[in-house]
Amino acid sequence: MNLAERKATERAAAYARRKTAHARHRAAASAQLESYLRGVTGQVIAGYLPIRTEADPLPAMGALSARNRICVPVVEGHGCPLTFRDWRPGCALEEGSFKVMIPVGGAVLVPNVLIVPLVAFDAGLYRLGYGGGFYDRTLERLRATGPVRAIGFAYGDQQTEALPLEPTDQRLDEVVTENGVLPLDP
Ligand SMILES: Nc1nc2c(c(=O)[nH]1)N(C=O)[C@@H](CNc1ccc(C(=O)N[C@@H](CCC(=O)O)C(=O)O)cc1)CN2
Ligand SMILES: Nc1ncnc2c1ncn2[C@@H]1O[C@H](COP(=O)(O)OP(=O)(O)OP(=O)(O)O)[C@@H](O)[C@H]1O
Repeated sequence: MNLAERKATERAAAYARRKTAHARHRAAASAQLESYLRGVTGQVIAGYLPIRTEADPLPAMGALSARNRICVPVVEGHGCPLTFRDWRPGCALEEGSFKVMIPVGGAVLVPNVLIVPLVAFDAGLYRLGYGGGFYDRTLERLRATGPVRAIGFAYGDQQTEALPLEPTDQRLDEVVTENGVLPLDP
């Protein structure tokens, strides 16, 4: 199996585990993220508007919006990094690429903290998404300009053995699940 096929195999298996976990642990995962980020102030934080069975960051985004700017990703095109639009609880939304909702006419922001959706992650804090390479390109670009904290958000069952890696895969700084945070506190 070549690398793309191995990634596709991992993606399919983790996607099925995510679906089961989402039905059981959705509220616990959302609460864990909210509590972990309580106390963060003055940052530009990228969340996301969840699709399918992604862990739901909306409770955390709502709480953080009192003391931070919050934004969500917009697909500009194939092979392009994501951009991010200003988001507030209850703001008007429209459908963007891949059926993901995006804010109507929100200002473009550059986040320094990102809550990153994923399909699979490993103990080395590498991730697999839907296969567009969007977050890889985005983190590469943001990290070239300054410090960025990329927080994967997932269910514990989305963890897998070491993922097949490519030079373009960007590592996460942390992963939050319903069970806690990786890497474990020293
Ligand atoms: N909630 C959320 N928003 C997000 C992302 C995300 O992963 N989750 N993105 C992160 O990049 C961007 C959207 N990217 C996406 C890329 C692919 C597919 C998708 O459904 N892919 C199909 C294959 C589609 C095709 O080949 O045409 C699939 O997985 O079946 C969805 C979103 C921006 N917003
Ligand atoms: N910075 C980059 N420059 C060029 N190609 C890239 C870059 N990042 C990723 N790619 C390519 O994009 C394709 C998809 O990458 P990958 O399978 O890692 O996506 P993913 O992590 O699942 O998706 P996403 O980041 O959108 O959630 C691969 O062919 C990869 O080589």
